[in-house]
Amino acid sequence: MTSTPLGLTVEEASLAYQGTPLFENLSLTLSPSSWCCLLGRSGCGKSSLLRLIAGLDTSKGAKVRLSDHAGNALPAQAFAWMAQQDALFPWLSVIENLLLGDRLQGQSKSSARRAEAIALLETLNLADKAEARPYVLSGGQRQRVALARTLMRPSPIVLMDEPFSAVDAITRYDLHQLATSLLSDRTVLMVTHDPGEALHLSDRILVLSPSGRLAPFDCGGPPKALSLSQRADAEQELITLLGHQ
Ligand SMILES: Nc1ncnc2c1ncn2[C@@H]1O[C@H](COP(=O)(O)OP(=O)(O)OP(=O)(O)O)[C@@H](O)[C@H]1O
Repeated sequence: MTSTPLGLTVEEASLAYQGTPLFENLSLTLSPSSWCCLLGRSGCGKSSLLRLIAGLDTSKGAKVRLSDHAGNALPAQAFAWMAQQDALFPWLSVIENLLLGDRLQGQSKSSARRAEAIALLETLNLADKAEARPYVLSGGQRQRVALARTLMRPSPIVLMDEPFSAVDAITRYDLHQLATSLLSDRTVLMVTHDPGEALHLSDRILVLSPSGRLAPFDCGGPPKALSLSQRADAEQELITLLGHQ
């Protein structure tokens, strides 16, 4: 269940901790159903920017203006969130974790939503784990459940903070394939440390510098459309760029 694709415009994003600015007046625009990765050196403020957009930072030094591609204000329900830690509730089964968002929003139990959750678990090869508690799952399986829970939200905009960094390389590759197909109608803004991952998944890459500047990384077209050799060159360029920041 998804709603109409929406773009995202972020304007005047500013954040200060204890009076010291982390970034000021940043802006970015994402077109509907596109995937943008945000890269930058450790500590430059990537997660903070994502949390600000998600409405998770309401501190005194936090300011941002958000709208969709048509200039309309975006309600909180427009955003879904997925992070590095799966944050599954250990006392709930997998399927209960998937349906928790409905319960928290006061929706009564629905067999249609349960069927939707089961179908999603089947797609993610987890149908036999529906009644299991998260602790019996592997890290990769838990991250797939976290992806399923994100997908259960009909939110058109998905904010992801290093969602695949805690799993091994093969599981990460599988998650990339699944996420690419299952999120194809969503607008995704994803923080990653991994230039290769960013080039593999993105329509666009943005780089946040330690001085708080946000700039597009230009590799001559959508990164995910590059050939393997072009991608290898672009990856080297990105690593060099990040290394000099
Ligand atoms: N709630 C907070 N209060 C005070 N300082 C904070 C808070 N959250 C983050 N910071 C500081 O803001 C800076 C940016 O943190 P942030 O987590 O956004 O960086 P990042 O680019 O995502 O880093 P990494 O790549 O290592 O995850 C860091 O110096 C961090 O210590």
